[in-house]
Amino acid sequence: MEALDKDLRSIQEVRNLIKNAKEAQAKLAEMSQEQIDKIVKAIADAGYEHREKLAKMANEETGFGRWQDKIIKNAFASKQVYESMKDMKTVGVLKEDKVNKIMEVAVPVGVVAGLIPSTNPTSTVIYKTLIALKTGNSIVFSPHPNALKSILETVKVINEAAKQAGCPDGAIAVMTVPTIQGTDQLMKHKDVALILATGGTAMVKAAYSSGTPAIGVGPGNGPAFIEKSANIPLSVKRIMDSKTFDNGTICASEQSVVVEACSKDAVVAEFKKQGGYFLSTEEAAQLGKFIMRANGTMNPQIVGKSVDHIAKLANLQIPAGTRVLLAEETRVGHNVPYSREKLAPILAFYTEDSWEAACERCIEILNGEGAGHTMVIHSENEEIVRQFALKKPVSRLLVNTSGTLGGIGATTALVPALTLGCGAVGGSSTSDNISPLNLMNIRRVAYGLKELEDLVEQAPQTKEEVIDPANAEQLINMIVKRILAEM
Ligand SMILES: CC(=O)SCCNC(=O)CCNC(=O)[C@H](O)C(C)(C)COP(=O)(O)OP(=O)(O)OC[C@H]1O[C@@H](n2cnc3c(N)ncnc32)[C@H](O)[C@@H]1OP(=O)(O)O
Repeated sequence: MEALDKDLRSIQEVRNLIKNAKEAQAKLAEMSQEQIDKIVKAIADAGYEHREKLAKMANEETGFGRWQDKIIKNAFASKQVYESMKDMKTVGVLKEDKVNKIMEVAVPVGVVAGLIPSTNPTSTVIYKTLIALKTGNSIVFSPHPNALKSILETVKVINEAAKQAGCPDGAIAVMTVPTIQGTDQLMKHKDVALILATGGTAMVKAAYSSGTPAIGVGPGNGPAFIEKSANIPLSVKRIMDSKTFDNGTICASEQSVVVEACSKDAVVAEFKKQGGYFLSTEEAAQLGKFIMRANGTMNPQIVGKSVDHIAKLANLQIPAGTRVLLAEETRVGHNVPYSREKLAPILAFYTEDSWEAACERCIEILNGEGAGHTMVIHSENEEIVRQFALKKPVSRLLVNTSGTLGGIGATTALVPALTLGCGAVGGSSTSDNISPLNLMNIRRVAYGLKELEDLVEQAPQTKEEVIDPANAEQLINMIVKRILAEM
């Protein structure tokens, strides 16, 4: 009875939020680029100003990650995302081609539904608000229930700043009673134009099957291949930094390491030197039981947890100073937990005979889980990088950088984003790092350049000109006739 009451309240709340968001969006659609940019800047500034408080709240509430890294994520989601879009034209006429007589006009999509994960709650709210508002859309958030408080606080902080900068009431809204039924209502509502879904696989699937256009992010599971020409100490450092950043909660983070047999010893030694601990077969089996839940999904008990916490959970004795746990693996599959996505400082370690075999292994891992997402290669051999780029089922092939920070565009020139499209192979409508450009439609105003007669003129004019291409004599006669006519 209580649950039913909660569902009803949630559904009622969502309907009101959407109604207000729709009205607010109509006002946003009337605003100039300057007015919109002023609101967007205020949101970015507020997110940046409150980055530490929000990072601590998210960490405390969810138990995921490290607040120190969440500060960096909030700074990235506000400052770096803002910088990437601040000069972007997103209102009114975008382009005018006087020669071809075509003009492009920005059209906001309308009300956006934003699903927020528990792994990156505050940063994802700041980021999604920025990209939605920049294109004159309003946004209604469905928070992951386990990160509700920090999501509500983030919305409050940015909403206040946005309103002071002229943002209409209701343009940035959040469900305070998140239930599955309420979220379902949000996703299926006729006045919601688009869903931006980041979160667990089930939620993303629900978004895709709602009937509303959706941009979702499938699971990551990116391998990192250390090719033999790579700078091994630097490659290992980048992987360690990436895998320990916020205790591995970002979906572009590395999930396995692949090496060639000839460089295995050097790579293993370097991992050990930098705080990697290789689990024995028994230890790996012991920890393996905690990686997935009985239903085959990632176990929140290990997600975003420190190595010490995970070792205690699995009753493992590990050396002090350990930063990442590694398990040697030779198999890939749904029932092989180390070959799956583990948003925690745990890595699978594969050894292959050649770079070609490593290439095939990476494809196998990605086809098992994470197709369309991201992978990393460390190599100084341009030719091998090119071969990798041609073959891998990923939307981002990162080279000589960290998966986590490279994938989101913090250490690469990719578009700064916390929602990473996985392309058709990953069930997503786009392979982009999602930016304002994915949240607006373009109305093309096209002037007529030709009349029907102009089209007819291009067709063969006389009967004798319709020739059989195989008939060389006929072709030569026709060309001679034309030349004589022109003399
Ligand atoms: C760029 C990036 O890095 S984005 C990274 C985003 N990726 C992820 O978040 C990884 C995928 N996430 C997950 O696998 C999981 O969320 C975990 C493992 C992190 C956490 O697991 P859990 O705490 O059990 O949360 P889970 O997502 O499964 O949801 C718990 C419950 O909340 C519900 N829920 C989740 N989101 C919402 C929502 N927006 N509204 C309403 N209910 C929700 C779920 O349906 C589930 O309900 P149930 O218990 O009745 O089945």
